[in-house]
Amino acid sequence: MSFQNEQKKVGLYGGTFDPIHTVHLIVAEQARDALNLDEIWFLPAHIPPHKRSRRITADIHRVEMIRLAIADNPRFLLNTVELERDSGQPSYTYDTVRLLKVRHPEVDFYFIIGGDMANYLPKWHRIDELVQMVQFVALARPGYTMENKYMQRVIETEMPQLDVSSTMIREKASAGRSIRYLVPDAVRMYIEEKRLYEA
Ligand SMILES: Nc1ncnc2c1ncn2[C@@H]1O[C@H](COP(=O)(O)OP(=O)(O)OP(=O)(O)O)[C@@H](O)[C@H]1O
Ligand SMILES: O=C(O)c1ccc[n+]([C@@H]2O[C@H](COP(=O)([O-])O)[C@@H](O)[C@H]2O)c1
Repeated sequence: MSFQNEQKKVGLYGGTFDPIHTVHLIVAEQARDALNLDEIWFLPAHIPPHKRSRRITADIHRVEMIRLAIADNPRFLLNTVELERDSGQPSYTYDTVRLLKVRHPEVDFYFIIGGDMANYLPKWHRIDELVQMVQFVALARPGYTMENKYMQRVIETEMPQLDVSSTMIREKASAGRSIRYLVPDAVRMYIEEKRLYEA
């Protein structure tokens, strides 16, 4: 908890969230707790920089699923800044962080990533500048080691490693298999109602 006159501490949690799943929520909460963050802002990517080869579910559905997933947690907020920026360019984190720092000078930002993304950091757009602008926080992910020259500037946080992914959920939903408990119940009902991942 921040005190008066102190900067607010906010964890930015960017992702494709297609769909948001239970481990996303666990990652966000573990990072919030470990770093004593005041809030987590979920940042759905409009055009995820490393996922341009596959079809992404429409923004409107991914946003609604985030809303449903975080509705019961006052410290979890949705931020749609990357959806407003429709230049046709990938949603680079450098651009997002730069904009948010201008809009919210009262906030100290942290950027939360899973271990797979930590591996990709050297390939991120303007990464040398980005690591000077924001504190990265990485949470281990099964099957990935976090080793690159940027890791010296990254806080590594422990959490139970849970091998759940949006890919797994899309595949299960498409095969008519159960996704109960892999996503919050309201998200499961939304996926079923809108038939989002049916084959
Ligand atoms: N099981 C997990 N453990 C730790 N971090 C995770 C896990 N799943 C996702 N993340 C992290 O959450 C962020 C957003 O991930 P994203 O929305 O791409 O989900 P995903 O499950 O990786 O999706 P997909 O399977 O479609 O690639 C990324 O930083 C990613 O590393
Ligand atoms: O800015 C980049 O070059 C960059 C490259 C890969 C991923 N990211 C961000 O990392 C977050 C997780 O990405 P993803 O593809 O796992 O959903 C999301 O906010 C992406 O915009 C950012």
